[in-house]
Amino acid sequence: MATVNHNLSAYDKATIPNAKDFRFGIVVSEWNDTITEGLWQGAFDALLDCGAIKQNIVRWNVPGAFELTYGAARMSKSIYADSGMLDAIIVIGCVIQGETKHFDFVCEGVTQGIKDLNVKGDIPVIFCVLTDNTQQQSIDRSGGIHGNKGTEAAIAAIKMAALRKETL
Ligand SMILES: Nc1c(NC[C@H](O)[C@H](O)[C@H](O)CO)[nH]c(=O)[nH]c1=O
Ligand SMILES: CC(=O)[C@@H](O)COP(=O)(O)O
Repeated sequence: MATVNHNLSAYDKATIPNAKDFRFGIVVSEWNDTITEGLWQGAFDALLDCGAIKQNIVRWNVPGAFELTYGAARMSKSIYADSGMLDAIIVIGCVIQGETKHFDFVCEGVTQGIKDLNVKGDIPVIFCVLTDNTQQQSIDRSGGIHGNKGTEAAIAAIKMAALRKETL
């Protein structure tokens, strides 16, 4: 189902575990920050709406989407992880097609990097990275007509944190 047929901000709290006992890390890319700040707000608001405690949400910034993998990897090994505190990580980025093939390599790099963290690591890393053809598509998906992918990512993070807890 394409995003145009599914609002990214739609969720039913009755189907989502309460997030009050979970701790979340969020790594935010500074590239296209007008978009990534919108994604951050969507994720932050949804986590709180589903019971997360503000003090249990830690945010780090990185320069661009390509650095999200390193940021998430370091965060998973950070002081928050030493005491087994992090339950899920969300990486937030926005990659918009330019004139060259660089878009392809950035998107592939961050996709494969986050996939590898999920395969090799113990903490679920949620992929909240827009890979759009135009800025308007990014606007539409970060709080615009198609909702907010940050909201979608927050719900995924809660569900994956619950799955991890159930399978420890
Ligand atoms: N063009 C975009 C980039 N490019 C920068 C890379 O992500 C990376 O920071 C650089 O190559 C240095 O390693 N990043 C985005 O997040 N979005 C873009 O549209
Ligand atoms: C995704 C990118 O790196 C891209 O926005 C850079 O633009 P360009 O391909 O015109 O150099």
